[in-house]
Amino acid sequence: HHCWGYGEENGPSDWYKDYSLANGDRQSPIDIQSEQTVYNSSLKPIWVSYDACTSLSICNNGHSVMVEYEDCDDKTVIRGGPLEFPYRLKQFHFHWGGKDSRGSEHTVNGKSYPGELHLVHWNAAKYKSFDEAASAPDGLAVLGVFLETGEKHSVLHRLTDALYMVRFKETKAQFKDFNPSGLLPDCLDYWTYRGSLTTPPLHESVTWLMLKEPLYLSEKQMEKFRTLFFSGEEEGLRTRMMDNFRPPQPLKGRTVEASFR
Ligand SMILES: NS(=O)(=O)c1ccc(C(=O)O)c(S(=O)(=O)NCCc2ccccc2)c1
Ligand SMILES: [Zn+2]
Repeated sequence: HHCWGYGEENGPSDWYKDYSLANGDRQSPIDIQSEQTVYNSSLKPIWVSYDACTSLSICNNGHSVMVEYEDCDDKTVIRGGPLEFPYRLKQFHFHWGGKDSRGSEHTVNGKSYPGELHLVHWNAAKYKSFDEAASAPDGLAVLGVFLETGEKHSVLHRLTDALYMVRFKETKAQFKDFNPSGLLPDCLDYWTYRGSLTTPPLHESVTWLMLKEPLYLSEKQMEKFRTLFFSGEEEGLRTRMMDNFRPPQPLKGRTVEASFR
């Protein structure tokens, strides 16, 4: 069973063969055409409560690098915005390119960023488990932040300095006391729309919250993401982890709302 990936044979244009949702009506990512977005004055601000978070580990799952959180209670949640419930942080991960001209999943007026951060949350108020929420139409909320090269990011530095511990697929290391609110820009203006996971199984269960302001990191920090491998340590062919992004999908009549004018 050849697993999905981002290569020539198993990449985003092949996913529909195993995952029929790939051609669904609310797929992600999308190109955000800012002139077509609708300002909604009744959208509340996003409220992030991560201070009591318990990060557990950092891991390379062969598709991305992610940091996982303890999600057994409501100590690490996102509220507000278009959300009717608090959503619990489960993990965050990244998508990036082989060079700075590509790497993000969402694009803005056709512009790609060098990468994108996704903080994945689930609706524990309504669903008993992440797995159940992950296939429910209002089950997940992903807060997305574009990565842009610039000054070194001091909070992200602890993560980029830990990447050497998870170079290969299925490697994991302890990563405690990491509060991801330090990765968020000052301005939490966002676009929001109803979409999906951007990796198989592509469940159409995500309320997307894309921040307008990027996270700035240095070129050296960007390069550290590109030292990771898709493959396991024992595998002969070592393929560097990069270009692990799905391209924009058809909007199919959806409206993208803006929290700002
Ligand atoms: N780009 S994205 O935010 O859509 C996303 C990417 C990867 C993953 C993941 O699990 O690796 C996830 S996940 O943590 O939501 N898991 C989705 C796969 C899954 C579905 C149901 C149960 C367990 C895992 C989300
Ligand atoms: Zn993602």
